[in-house]
Amino acid sequence: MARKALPGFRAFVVWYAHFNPEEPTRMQRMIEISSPFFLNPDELSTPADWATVFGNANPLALEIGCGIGDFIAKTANDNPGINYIAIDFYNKGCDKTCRRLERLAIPNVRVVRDEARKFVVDRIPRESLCAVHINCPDPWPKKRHRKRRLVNREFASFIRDYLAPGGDFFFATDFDDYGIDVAEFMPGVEGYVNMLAPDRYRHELEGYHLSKYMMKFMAEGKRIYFVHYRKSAEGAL
Ligand SMILES: C[S@@+](CC[C@H](N)C(=O)[O-])C[C@H]1O[C@@H](n2cnc3c(N)ncnc32)[C@H](O)[C@@H]1O
Repeated sequence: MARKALPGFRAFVVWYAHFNPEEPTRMQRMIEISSPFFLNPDELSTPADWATVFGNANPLALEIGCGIGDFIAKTANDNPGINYIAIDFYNKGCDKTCRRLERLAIPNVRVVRDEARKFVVDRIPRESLCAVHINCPDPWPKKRHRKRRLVNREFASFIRDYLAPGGDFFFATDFDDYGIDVAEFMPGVEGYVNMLAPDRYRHELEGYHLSKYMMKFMAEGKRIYFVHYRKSAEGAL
């Protein structure tokens, strides 16, 4: 006889599917996103055939936590020879990113609604990314919540395996403690070269576009911590 799922577990699954990471106390309204820029990760192969998705074999870059897509739109527009994947599990943000790309007719971006680490493992070929951008990820400021932060030593090693040799890892945050933490552990992560040496971080990064959150925090008088590392040949698998 088939076992029925417990009602409590079913409720949890429904709650989780609507969880809004930006405002954890509020549910996120799931909206149907219909756009030529939007990809359903379940329809991609493992790993995905990105040359077929984009219709060319240009290098591939990833933005994790694209928000409303302002950074990726500007960055992709500057680099038409790079294919960008913009990922976020914030539903409305993915929709806004798609609308922005449609409005600006930027062909070299695809938007995915998914959890970034799961998506990378399932859909990104190892050693394939020419860049990873992570801008103002959720800071989890409470000490007991810090283990939930996306970027830590373990994540830096994990994502290195998906960067091609010479691929760039960019991290930016407004949160002092997060910025200093990443700047301090990165030199100890094997297989990377610090592109800002002798500095471990900077508060300005020439040529790097500012995201919505960076601008919001700067308007509040906060400083942004930029960290930029590059995967070395020794970091190759
Ligand atoms: C504070 S917002 C910043 C948005 C944008 N990067 C900016 O700077 O304006 C952080 C975003 O990262 C997304 N995010 C955080 N962790 C994520 C993960 N593991 N997978 C996918 N998206 C994530 C959140 O949903 C949220 O939209």
